[in-house]
Order: sequence, then C-alpha cells, then structure tokens
Amino acid sequence: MSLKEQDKNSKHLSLQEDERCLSIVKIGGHIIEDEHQLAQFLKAFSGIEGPKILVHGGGKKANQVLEQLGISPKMVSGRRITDADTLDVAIMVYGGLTNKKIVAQLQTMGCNALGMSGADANTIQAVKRPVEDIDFGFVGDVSGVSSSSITHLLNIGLTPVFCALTHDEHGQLLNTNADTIAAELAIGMSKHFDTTLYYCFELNGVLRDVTDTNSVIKKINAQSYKTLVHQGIIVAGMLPKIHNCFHALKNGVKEVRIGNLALFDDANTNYTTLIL
Ligand SMILES: Nc1ncnc2c1ncn2[C@@H]1O[C@H](COP(=O)(O)OP(=O)(O)O)[C@@H](O)[C@H]1O
Ligand SMILES: CC(=O)N[C@@H](CCC(=O)OP(=O)(O)O)C(=O)O
Repeated sequence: MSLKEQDKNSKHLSLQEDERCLSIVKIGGHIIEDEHQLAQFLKAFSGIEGPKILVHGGGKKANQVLEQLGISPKMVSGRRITDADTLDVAIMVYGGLTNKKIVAQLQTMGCNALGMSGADANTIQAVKRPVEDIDFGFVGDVSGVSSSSITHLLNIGLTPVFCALTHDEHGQLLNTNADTIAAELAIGMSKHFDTTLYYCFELNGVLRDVTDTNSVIKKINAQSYKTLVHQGIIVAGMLPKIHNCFHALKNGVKEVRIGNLALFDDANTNYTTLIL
C-alpha cells in the first residue's frame, strides 16, 4: 500500500474512531485451507468499515505438517496437547506460513495488515496451562491483553492479524486456541471500543441439523445453549466456541455472531447471534 493510501486510511480511521466501534473476526481452519473461500473471506473482511482485527487458527494445516513429520496430532476437549516438537510446528505454521500468507493477500486488497503473535509488542500475555488431570504441555491460557498498544496500531491505520500464539513474558511461546484469543482480545478491547466479535466458519451458523444448511438457529441464550447441548445438537468444536462467546458477552463485548462468509453482508440475516 502506498504512503498516500495509508494516510487516507488513517484519516478515515480517526473519523470512525469517534464512533468507537471495532470488529474482531476469527476465521476457522476450513476456510483458511480453501484457497477460493479464503480469498472471498479476505475480500469481505477488508471491506469492513472502521477499525478491525483478524484472528486465525490453522489447526488443520498443523495436523497435516505433524503427520508429514511422523508426529500424531493429539487433541483433548478441542485443545491440542503440545509437546516441544508440536510447539515448533505450531510456531512455523501459525506464526509463519498461515499468518504471512494472509497478511500478503490483505495487502493486495487495500488493507494494511500487520502480522502478530501475542509476543509481538507484548500484546497477549499467557500462562502455561497448569497440569491438572491432563498435561497440555506448551498451551497458554490468556492472562492479559495490552489493549492500549493494540489501540495505537489501530489509530495509525494498521489492521492487526493475530495467529494462535501467545507468550509467557519469560521467552516461552505458547500455543493458544484461536477462538479463545479472539474472545480475550474482544474483552480487552471493549475497554476502548464498542466491540463486535464475529466467528466466521464454513457453515451458515449454529445449525439445528448439521447436514441441513437451512437450519440456522438465529438466537442462542445461556438457557437454550444448555438445552441444545443436552439434545446433542451442539457438539465437538462448537462447544468451546460457544463457551468463548458467552465468556465474551459476560465481560463487556457488545455483540457476538457466528456464521459463514456472508456474515458481514448487510442484507444477510442468516447467522447465529448469541445473547445473554
Ligand atoms: N450445531 C452445530 N452447528 C454447526 N456446526 C457444528 C454444530 N455442532 C458441531 N459443529 C461442528 O463445529 C465445527 C466448527 O468448530 P471448529 O472446527 O472448532 O471451528 P473452526 O473451523 O472455526 O476452528 C463445524 O465444522 C461443525 O462440524
Ligand atoms: C491449544 C490449541 O488447541 N491450539 C490450536 C490453535 C490453532 C487453532 O485454534 O486453529 P483452528 O481455529 O483452525 O481450530 C491448535 O493447535 O489446534
């Protein structure tokens, strides 16, 4: 992006900042691994007005690379057991391959993206998950978000693109679930902005029947969530995602939506909104 365009962007942003609205978007692994869908998503993302932050995972690619290296991926309750070799793969895949490819594509779309891990500018601090029943290894639980530093980046017209890595401030990088990073960033940034958190994945929203794309459940509250879990309608990867959504709503995030690529299209109403 030319300096002139950057300058135009930051002026546009200072106008938007008066409204103090921020969009934080997390994209799922299925979209990242599909070249066409990823390009479509990034186009829609770069069109979002006002300050925005992107958070990406890449668990699917990490599994492929681990298998190529003869290491079996191990997941418990949607979180990866991360030994030293697995952590190296996570750093290479999330912080390198995936993050830099996304940043380079956004640069072609007029979006001045800045690739970040939690260690960069000390933006996301974490503690190694304590060993209880399970030893998750080098997995981080977020302990803090430097919302002022991130706000400075937004104020100069940059769009932070966070990968699924945090650090413990003693030199140790930690693998951290991308859904959790998105929720914790949204909570931290809610001190400065009215924040909307979007979880964008390959389906239209939370579905009553996963095989029927037209069965989107438009609103879920804490009570209906319990019922949907009890009925076996919300399972697997959707469980931690919705848990993170409620955690965000209870801690200052204005709105949380789950849906597909059309999530940012004003005409689209086919997505799930979480309410307390
Ligand atoms: N009721 C549901 N509606 C939609 N997806 C569901 C539901 N229950 C479970 N899922 C599963 O959750 C997955 C999304 O979770 P996950 O794979 O962790 O997301 P991401 O791709 O964002 O990392 C979907 O691919 C789907 O298989
Ligand atoms: C601790 C932990 O589970 N980390 C995740 C981080 C990547 C991720 O969240 O990727 P998706 O969003 O594509 O699932 C993992 O290694 O799979």
